[in-house]
Amino acid sequence: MKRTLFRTRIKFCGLTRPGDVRLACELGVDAIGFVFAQGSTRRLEPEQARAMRQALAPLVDAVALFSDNSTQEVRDVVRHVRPSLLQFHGSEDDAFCRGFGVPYLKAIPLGSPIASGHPAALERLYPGAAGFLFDSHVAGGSGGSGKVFDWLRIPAGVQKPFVLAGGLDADNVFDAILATMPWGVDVSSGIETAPGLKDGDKMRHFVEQVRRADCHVPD
Ligand SMILES: O=C(O)c1ccccc1N[C@@H]1O[C@H](COP(=O)(O)O)[C@@H](O)[C@H]1O
Repeated sequence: MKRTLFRTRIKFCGLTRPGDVRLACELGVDAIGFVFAQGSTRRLEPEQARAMRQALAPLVDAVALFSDNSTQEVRDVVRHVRPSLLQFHGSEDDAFCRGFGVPYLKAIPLGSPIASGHPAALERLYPGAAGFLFDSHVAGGSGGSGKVFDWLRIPAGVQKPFVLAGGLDADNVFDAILATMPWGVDVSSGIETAPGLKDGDKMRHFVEQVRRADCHVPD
């Protein structure tokens, strides 16, 4: 999507403590992600996430992240947590992703050479997606690795909004935004001291760097 850089949306993902949620909201983050992918060190049970959701300030979205979870697992999360957006990282197809009556983002793995798909093909595969999330995992692999991918791999001319993810932190997010002009950025490892445990200073610095990019006027 060609656009003028104006305000890059920020999503913090993989939070596991209500205090981190409250601080993220105070910092002006747009969305908080709760992870339900099996095997993730940041995984929450629906009941835990429901409690975390109550720490969300108004006008901040709750995003539920899945990776090849069962239909029943997704339904349980939708019922308990009431997310405003779903994020799918596995091999889910469009019919599955839109089967829950909640808008969704489809994560696209750009971590392997085979991932360089044509944007039109991507949009044909996921006509129901609200947008895409480009991440550094390889097809069939998991996310949240803290690895950066080559931003030049992002398919040019994607019409839907896209979120940039994969190894972002306060040191690289400024360059990442200027290089890719994403609708939003998503970070997990880059604001942590350990998986699931967010760090206040890292969160604040990350937001500062996104705001700096948004204010940047090219020469
Ligand atoms: O965070 C996880 O544990 C996770 C598990 C399975 C799929 C995705 C996961 N996280 C998402 O991966 C990207 C990149 O994260 P990072 O910043 O590189 O750590 C992001 O969308 C996370 O939410």
